[in-house]
Amino acid sequence: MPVSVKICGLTEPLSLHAAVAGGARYVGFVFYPPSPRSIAPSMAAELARLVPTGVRTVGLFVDPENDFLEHVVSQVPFDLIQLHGKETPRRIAEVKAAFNIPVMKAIKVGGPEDLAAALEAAEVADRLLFDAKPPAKVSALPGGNGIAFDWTLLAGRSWPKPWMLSGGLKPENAAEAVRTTGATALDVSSGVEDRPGHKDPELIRRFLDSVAGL
Ligand SMILES: O=C(O)c1ccccc1NCC(=O)[C@H](O)[C@H](O)COP(=O)(O)O
Repeated sequence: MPVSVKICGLTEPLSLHAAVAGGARYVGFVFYPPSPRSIAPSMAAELARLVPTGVRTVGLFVDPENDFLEHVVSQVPFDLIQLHGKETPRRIAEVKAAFNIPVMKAIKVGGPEDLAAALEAAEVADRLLFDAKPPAKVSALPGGNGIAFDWTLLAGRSWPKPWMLSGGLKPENAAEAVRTTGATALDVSSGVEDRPGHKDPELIRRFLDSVAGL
């Protein structure tokens, strides 16, 4: 099965074009003000207009209130909402019911003990996203930190919902990540940036090329 790629944290047309031209199947926009990739809903709406049919738009939120979701969702058409905070299964179900948009829940993995949360989330979420647990320091973002977890934790496992692998992926390790985990979908952000929050079209192209033949 060909590997689908999500390029997350897009903020400008040039990198969006690079993602689409290179074959990305998902493009993600971050609505989390502390992030260097955070984007205004109006700008995300402009970018979403450039996304062709067949490429899915993803809105990334961290423990969002319904009012904030409403504010963004009323401006930007999403195929998927990504919840990247501490949302419980109950909250995931609430978001799905309130906005009628499929939800992908991020599972933060530091060790084997963290994988039980995936099974709980899968009871309500439409998709799972395995990401590295953020570092303990206070300033760390809940995701998009460019760090990988032990991929062998996912080797040979299966999950009740479609899933993506993320965390510290880059052009140099994406193929190995696929071989180790069996992932059929990858999500990358900082691994295709030349500085925090700024996507590099050439790195996007190289990332997509690195998994194109798998
Ligand atoms: O990207 C951010 O700034 C961010 C902020 C808050 C929560 C999640 C965030 N990013 C998540 C992602 O972009 C990806 O889903 C994933 O974590 C990959 O990140 P990276 O390791 O940088 O490739």
